Amino acid sequence: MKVGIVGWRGMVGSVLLQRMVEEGDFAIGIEPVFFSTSQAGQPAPMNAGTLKSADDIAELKKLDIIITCQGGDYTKAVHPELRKQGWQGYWIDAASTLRMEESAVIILDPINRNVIDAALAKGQKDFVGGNCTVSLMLMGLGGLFRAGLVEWMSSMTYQAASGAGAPNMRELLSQMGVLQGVVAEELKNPGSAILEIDRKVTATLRDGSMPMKEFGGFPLAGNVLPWIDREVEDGQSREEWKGFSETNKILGTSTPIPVDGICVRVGAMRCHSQAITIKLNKDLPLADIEQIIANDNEWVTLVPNTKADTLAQLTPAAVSGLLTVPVGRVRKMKMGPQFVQAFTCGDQLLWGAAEPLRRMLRILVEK
Ligand SMILES: NC(=O)C1=CN([C@@H]2O[C@H](COP(=O)(O)OP(=O)(O)OC[C@H]3O[C@@H](n4cnc5c(N)ncnc54)[C@H](OP(=O)(O)O)[C@@H]3O)[C@@H](O)[C@H]2O)C=CC1
Ligand SMILES: N[C@@H](CC(=O)OP(=O)(O)O)C(=O)O
Repeated sequence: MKVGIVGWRGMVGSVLLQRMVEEGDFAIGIEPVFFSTSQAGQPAPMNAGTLKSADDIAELKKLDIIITCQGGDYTKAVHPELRKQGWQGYWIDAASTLRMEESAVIILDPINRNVIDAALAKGQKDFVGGNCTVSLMLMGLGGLFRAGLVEWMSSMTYQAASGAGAPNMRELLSQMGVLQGVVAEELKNPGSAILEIDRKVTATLRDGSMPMKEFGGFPLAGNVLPWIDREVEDGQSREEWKGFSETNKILGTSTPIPVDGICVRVGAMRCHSQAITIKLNKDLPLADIEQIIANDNEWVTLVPNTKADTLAQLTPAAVSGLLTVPVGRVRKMKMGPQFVQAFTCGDQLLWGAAEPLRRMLRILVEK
């Protein structure tokens, strides 16, 4: 199969390529053709000739499958044109543009392989990775949804800088450096007054002197930003809106399950964390709930609800670069026996972005 790879130079695309190499995906009968919007003619990776122009519809039309991590503007420009010209190939995409289209499936095969298979049987051709927060929540807690146990869920998120892009990760680190720099002298002296250190840091956070362009003029280091993406209806951010709409589309629910909460950007690098409240539709023993969570898929791990296990296993520092999705802090809440809390954390460039796309490619090639 001829597979066009677009967006491979970017952050999500690089993780995708890295994972494809790790899993031997180039050895399963695919002929990769690499594209770029800016470097056509230069050597392609994997000794795959030269880069083709990602805007060249005639070249793209020759492909059986296109997998793109180039972004929503690219999808908007190229996908409709290809379809208009009668291209019948499979389109696998990381961008949100097509997600809610009826013709598109949101792919997260450990959770919704049934939905994917049904779409393939119907001849659907557009397969789109889900929002990172939604995909990571479902990789962790999908067992409860799939067992039909969730009456509603609230997710309060702690989202890493990588979700906003590579420049944001750099800006976060630059901001950290500036904050350290303004109090470097005081930090050398363990006896210096902490309130003076705090005064200087707070003044720097407010005086506009930090690099803040990528985060829209606000500091993330030493701060939290409780709004991600644009405003939609009902006082929600678009990131929060995706929680409800994408979760239900992934699961293929006939009666939508309410999912809501506040999405917050924090100063982590590439792992999104979420504090979850679930109302179950029946009172189950905690041990059963834990088992349903832990047995759902091979990547979820249950972290015992102890301080030592939580701090060692349930943080961005512990999880970064791993495919495992730990879930911990699981307990019944004071609100009543049907209310369960949990905390989960996952690498948003792996299960949150590249991995569902990589696995969809394999499903198509191996079918
Ligand atoms: N960041 C995330 O967490 C997630 C992102 N997505 C989707 O994936 C899309 C791509 O995201 P992301 O990978 O973060 O975007 P990047 O900005 O890292 O990469 C996008 C493209 O920018 C071009 N580019 C220009 N300069 C450089 C450079 N110095 N290094 C690498 N690439 C460069 C490349 O295209 P070219 O070769 O054509 O120049 C590249 O494919 C997003 O727009 C979004 O739709 C989805 C889920 C999560
Ligand atoms: N919006 C996510 C990242 C992302 O790219 O999401 P989506 O794939 O839904 O556009 C975040 O900021 O963390």
